[in-house]
Amino acid sequence: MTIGEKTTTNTYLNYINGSWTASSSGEVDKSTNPANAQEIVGYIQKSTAADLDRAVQAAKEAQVQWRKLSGAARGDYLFKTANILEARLNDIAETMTREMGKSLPEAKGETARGVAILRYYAGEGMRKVGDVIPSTDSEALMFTNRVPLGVVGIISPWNFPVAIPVWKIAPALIYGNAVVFKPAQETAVTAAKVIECFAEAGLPAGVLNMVTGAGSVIGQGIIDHKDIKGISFTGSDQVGKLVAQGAVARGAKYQLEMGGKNPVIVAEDADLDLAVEATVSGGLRSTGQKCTATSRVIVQSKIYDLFKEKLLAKVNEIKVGDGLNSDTWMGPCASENQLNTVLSYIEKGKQEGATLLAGGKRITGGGLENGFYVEPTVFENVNRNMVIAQEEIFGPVLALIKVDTIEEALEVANDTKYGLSASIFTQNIGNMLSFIREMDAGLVRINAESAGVELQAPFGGMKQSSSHSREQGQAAIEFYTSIKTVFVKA
Ligand SMILES: NC(=O)C1=CN([C@@H]2O[C@H](COP(=O)(O)OP(=O)(O)OC[C@H]3O[C@@H](n4cnc5c(N)ncnc54)[C@H](OP(=O)(O)O)[C@@H]3O)[C@@H](O)[C@H]2O)C=CC1
Ligand SMILES: O=C(O)CCC(=O)C(=O)O
Repeated sequence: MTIGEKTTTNTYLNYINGSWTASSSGEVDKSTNPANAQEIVGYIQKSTAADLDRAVQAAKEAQVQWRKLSGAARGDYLFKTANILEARLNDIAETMTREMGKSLPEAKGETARGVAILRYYAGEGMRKVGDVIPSTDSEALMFTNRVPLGVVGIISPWNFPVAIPVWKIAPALIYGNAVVFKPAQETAVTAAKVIECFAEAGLPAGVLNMVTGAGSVIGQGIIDHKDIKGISFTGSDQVGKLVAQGAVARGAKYQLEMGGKNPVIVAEDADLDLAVEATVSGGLRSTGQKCTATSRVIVQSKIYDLFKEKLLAKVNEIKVGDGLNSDTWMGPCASENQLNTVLSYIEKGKQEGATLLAGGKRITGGGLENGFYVEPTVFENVNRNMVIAQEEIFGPVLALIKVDTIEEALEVANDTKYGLSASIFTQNIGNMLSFIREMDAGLVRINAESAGVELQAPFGGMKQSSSHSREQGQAAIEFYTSIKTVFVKA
């Protein structure tokens, strides 16, 4: 530890077979605050393949009894976990803000969403799992049932440290699977606090295990482990491809949620104030670090100048700072790496000839020198082939693209490898219908921002944004179970 680092920290352990356990490596990583890199939020285990193996063995053994419980009994554990998470909401949200930087109201909202997700899937334990299908044999009964996969591996990113783990773990458990969870190392303290809620709810030992450590060791270990029958992953498209290739190679099921390059189309008949509000919120909340964040703003030429003027006025009002401060609207990037990635995309935009209208620089003044802050940034004169119009930046950067018609807007909107979410602002029913029909995205939103996922609805992308599967809502059953078709004759 270097002089000047705060030392008010705890060490967080792995959770394996119902016990909090140190890694066999004897090593820890530190998790620091991106608002002030000198502040250590906690120490987390730097685990080994042997730790992972113990967790998988514990999960495999525990799953045998867990799957035999009724759905209602499994649901009771999730209801209890929800109540505990709700009671600890303020502490967990504050930890999230300190660990990855999003503003405290956003962190509280996300933690409350975690509570709601747990309650939703707790109820799912009482809902139907199959259908009766008429057999061609009039004396037989034919129906479908659902069976769990077995042990599932969950690999999550740092940008939603509560909601994403919970929306993967809760359905995995309710449908009778046991879980080995590897959170992003960046937000492993928040993850440990979430797992404490499950532990305190009395979940049987081994049903849920958490192993922290490097993606290249624990994440790759999950990909390769023969006893892990399904892998759910959210993160970069590079790692997502590794998950897919590794899973296919050994016949495991997999599910991927990866990037987005989400457009908002602003039609000439749009309510411009609403469109500006949604572009700012959709693009810059959470410092642009959402896979559903708006990054391309495609505006019809007739209202382009007025929209731009209103947008810049709003962007220039944004207060950037430590997410724990009540007047902060936008926190820092989640890490130094993330900051550097964002700054390099901004440089690339300038080199390629886009015009910088706002922001563009790291912020180091006003007490922010120890954090990873970047100005909210807006480019114009962006051509659809530029890198900043094609690649996911995962930062507070908006690219304005001027078009003449809605047809052209849709063509530009679809012109990336991604297809996660998309919005249009218009009053015209014809525009709305064209957008719903022609926009290649898993989530299309009319007169609402591109970010805004509801836990009871299917979520996932088209093209290279996902593995073409869906998470959340009742769609989760498709990944976490296999269908068994049953034919019975007396
Ligand atoms: N779709 C989304 O929601 C997200 C997209 N991203 C995109 O990805 C970019 C990079 O972010 P980054 O955090 O590096 O994303 P990663 O894809 O590297 O991380 C996501 C998760 O995968 C783990 N991981 C890393 N390497 C491997 C591996 N070889 N095998 C298995 N698991 C692995 C990570 O572990 P570890 O803790 O060691 O990093 C983490 O738990 C961002 O800039 C953004 O563009 C990032 C996060 C979320
Ligand atoms: O917008 C949301 O709420 C979810 C976004 C998401 O899944 C992600 O950023 O990884």
